Amino acid sequence: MSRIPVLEIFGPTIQGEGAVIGRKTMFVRTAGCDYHCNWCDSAFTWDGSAKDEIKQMTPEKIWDELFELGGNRFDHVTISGGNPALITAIGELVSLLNEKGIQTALETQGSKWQDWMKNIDDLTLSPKPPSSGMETNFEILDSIVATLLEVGNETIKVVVFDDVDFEYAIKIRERYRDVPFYLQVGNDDITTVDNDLLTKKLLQKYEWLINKVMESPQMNDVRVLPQLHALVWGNKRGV
Ligand SMILES: C[S@@+](CC[C@H](N)C(=O)[O-])C[C@H]1O[C@@H](n2cnc3c(N)ncnc32)[C@H](O)[C@@H]1O
Ligand SMILES: Nc1nc2[nH]cc(C(=O)O)c2c(=O)[nH]1
Ligand code: SF4
Ligand SMILES: [Mg+2]
Repeated sequence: MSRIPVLEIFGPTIQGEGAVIGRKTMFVRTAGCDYHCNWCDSAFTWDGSAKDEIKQMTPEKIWDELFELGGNRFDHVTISGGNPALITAIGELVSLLNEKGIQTALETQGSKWQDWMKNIDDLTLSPKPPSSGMETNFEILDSIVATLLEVGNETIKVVVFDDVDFEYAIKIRERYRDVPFYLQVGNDDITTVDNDLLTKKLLQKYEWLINKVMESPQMNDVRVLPQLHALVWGNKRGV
């Protein structure tokens, strides 16, 4: 049986980001990433700090754990990471969830293709702006976007920390005109436990990003969002 490296299974909670923000969902977070973004809020998935917590799980075992946590109180599972698109065996998990009548979402940066991505209901592609320190491979991203446009399950979400990131977001918006587009506030304090201070800073950054969008003729048919879970629970893991 195929195994999937899993770091966290949690929920029910709300999807805090992007197109299905606010939707009740469970999370499965896989280990490993082909990127190492400067500001990654889930760096424990790839920096070795949580390597002892990684469990090699079969899709059935993941389902058992989801059911144990969520019982009949969920009908949607979000697969995030790390980069779940590194893992071929996720395809079997997606099929199993579909059989159980559960809807699925995927969070990925769009650097790798897997055929099972066609079977995801809500697929977020989140190409990384310059502040991340990563370089977008546009050949790969173009091909993923084109394939998923035929399926109709994708949205694009760009995290913005500064003016240079905003220019990158405009470039992405113009390159992929037909894909619903989301801008997300960057959290530049991913370690603080002072939630009041964090909320204040994130809302200020949100207002800054809103103003950038309001002033930009290239950013009309777009949505601007904060990370809702960060406003509610701060930097806490597993929510
Ligand atoms: C942790 S990543 C995992 C999935 C995949 N590797 C990706 O980046 O899309 C999930 C989402 O969180 C976003 N994210 C990560 N760190 C962030 C931060 N400090 N502030 C805002 N969003 C962040 C990513 O851009 C991505 O959209
Ligand atoms: N509530 C909640 N919403 C999220 N949306 C994307 C997340 C992620 O880490 O991929 C995330 C997360 O970790 N928690
Ligand atoms: S691609 Fe996603 S998981 Fe990987 S380092 Fe960047 S934000 Fe973190
Ligand atoms: Mg997160």
